[in-house]
Amino acid sequence: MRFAVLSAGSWGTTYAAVLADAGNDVLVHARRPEIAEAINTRHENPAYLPGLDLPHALRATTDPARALASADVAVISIPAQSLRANLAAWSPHLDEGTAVVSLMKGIETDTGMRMSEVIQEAAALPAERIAVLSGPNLAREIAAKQPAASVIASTNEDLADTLQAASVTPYFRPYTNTDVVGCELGGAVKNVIALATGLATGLGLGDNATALLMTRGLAETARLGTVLGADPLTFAGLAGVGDLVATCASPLSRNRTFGTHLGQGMTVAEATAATSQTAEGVKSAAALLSLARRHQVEMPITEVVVRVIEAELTAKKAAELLMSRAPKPELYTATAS
Ligand SMILES: NC(=O)c1ccc[n+]([C@@H]2O[C@H](COP(=O)([O-])OP(=O)(O)OC[C@H]3O[C@@H](n4cnc5c(N)ncnc54)[C@H](O)[C@@H]3O)[C@@H](O)[C@H]2O)c1
Ligand SMILES: O=P(O)(O)OC[C@H](O)CO
Repeated sequence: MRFAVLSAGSWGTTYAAVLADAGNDVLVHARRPEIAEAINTRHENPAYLPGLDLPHALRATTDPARALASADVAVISIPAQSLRANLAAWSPHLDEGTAVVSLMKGIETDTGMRMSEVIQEAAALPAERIAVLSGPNLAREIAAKQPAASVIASTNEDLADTLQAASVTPYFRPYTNTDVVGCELGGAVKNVIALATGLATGLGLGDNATALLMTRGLAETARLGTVLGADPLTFAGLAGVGDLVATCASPLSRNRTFGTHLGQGMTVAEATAATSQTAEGVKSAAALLSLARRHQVEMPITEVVVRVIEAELTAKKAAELLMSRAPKPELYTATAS
């Protein structure tokens, strides 16, 4: 199959390499000519995956129209908040039958929309031409061909099956799912929970605190997801607990690292300056909290993360607030606190 991958950041380049290793014809769009040149000639992406060899068959271009020409599938991997504007420029170059796959794990701040919803609206595409890929997928590990699994979700089972077959390699094992809402929410909320576990790590708190945040973070993910129509079982899968574990526990996670910087006393501006790649949770947290409030869902961890990002709370005060909440049963209904 012919894939266009937009763009050549850490995850876009890595998934492009997976697709090339799986035998597809893959053309990556890189905004910077020096990155396109390095992929084409040195088979490396020095800006995002330094020191890792890319498949020689992988090719790059700085021209998005060229990347999209005659593509069976367009794969999009850019910061969530830039998706709508980029789709305005890219959509005219999408062929009538081209399917679109989102690799992004974020929520649009102005609208509270998931990435597949933004694609549907901004590119005027029906849901059956859209899929999302999510799961415990730290790019650098996969680019180094370490084993990983993922989930390809679409309401169109044929599309999910086709993408699954096109993405299998000895080191990458994709599953399929029809629960697009659950897979996208799992990916977006785990970034916020990873910010929280980073805050705890930065404060010098222990592994019990990390486990507490991950587990109760999963509870609030499932509360919101269920209200929005997700299958609660999705959160027990790779795009739920799987991604939560990988992101909250790994020093490779940009979200966790960002939270650690804040926990150690950096301001948001300082942590942003120290982060050269996308930490989606920083912007998506407030959008998720608004979505939760709109649906009367309580998300206490997300709420304190938002208040820390907005410099309303210190990390230490956030931890104290969470620990002083009223005691309650562990299992409670979707929306009640
Ligand atoms: N890196 C990972 O391990 C990983 C894994 C799974 C999912 N994701 C998700 O994939 C998405 C992309 O993340 P990433 O890790 O590749 O980020 P990155 O920071 O490594 O790369 C971002 C890419 O987007 C481009 N870009 C930046 N601003 C842009 C703009 N305004 N318009 C167009 N292009 C722009 C950059 O040039 C770069 O190619 C995020 O939603 C992230 O949550 C990342
Ligand atoms: O580096 P992060 O925090 O964006 O996480 C990367 C992936 O989403 C992990 O699955």
